[in-house]
Amino acid sequence: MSFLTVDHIHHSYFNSKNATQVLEDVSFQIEEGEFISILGPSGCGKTTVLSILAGLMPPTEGSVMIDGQSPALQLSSIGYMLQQDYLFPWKTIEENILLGLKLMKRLTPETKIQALALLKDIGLAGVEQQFPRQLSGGMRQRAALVRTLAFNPKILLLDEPFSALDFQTKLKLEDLVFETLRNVKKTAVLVTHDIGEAISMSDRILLFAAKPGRLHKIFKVPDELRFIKPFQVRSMPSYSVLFNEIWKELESLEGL
Ligand SMILES: Nc1ncnc2c1ncn2[C@@H]1O[C@H](COP(=O)(O)OP(=O)(O)OP(=O)(O)O)[C@@H](O)[C@H]1O
Repeated sequence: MSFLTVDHIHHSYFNSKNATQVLEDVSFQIEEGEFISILGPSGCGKTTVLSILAGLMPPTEGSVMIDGQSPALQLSSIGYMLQQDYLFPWKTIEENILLGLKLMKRLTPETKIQALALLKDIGLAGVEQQFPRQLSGGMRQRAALVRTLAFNPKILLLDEPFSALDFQTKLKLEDLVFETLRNVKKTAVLVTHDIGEAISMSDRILLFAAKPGRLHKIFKVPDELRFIKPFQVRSMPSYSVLFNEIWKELESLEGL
């Protein structure tokens, strides 16, 4: 059995008058330690899939199992990171990154040392006593990542975490996040609009189509791209080949 199984899920949003079907018969599996990206046109249901994986809402039909359990029963084992960092402005970076541990009653001298070591590994040593407003956008996103990883989630769900950053910061952060997740051997699912980001960070890419949202095609990233830093991946010949393949597929879906 796979680490994560999405089994024939359908999803509709309901209001008082009607139902809108957003996902139709989506199934896929993810193995432990895999990095998966979800790409697709706007409105194809990427964020909806991630919210269902996070256990924030059940699918209308079908089921999701993570490590043998429904996500709703293990919310504290699932890390969720969004475009906005959601750090509390009135708390220091140290207080922010320890908050999750505190709320889950898992703050011990040992987990505190681990969280502060992670902050150092991600290049943020020295900012512990600063407030979020004193940090750049890229630094805040790094702090948000540390806060998410600090409680050692089984899986990390990333919803366009780099899209609000300038291009250079984004490239640097892709490298850092890639290295950090590889070191801690974390399973991750990334939602992105950026084909380059998906190829350079992932083991596999799930391409979704819209109206209704469905899984259109799965691309396997060639092995020679999987174990080098995302920035380096972008200059490899097989990167361009896969980029063009995905681009053409997206064009056909969006009718551009
Ligand atoms: N809470 C909601 N109630 C009703 N409709 C919703 C709700 N959330 C999303 N939708 C609709 O569901 C569809 C899929 O939305 P979703 O945000 O999952 O797509 P997405 O692929 O992540 O989009 P984008 O790339 O633009 O962020 C869209 O048509 C959206 O308008």
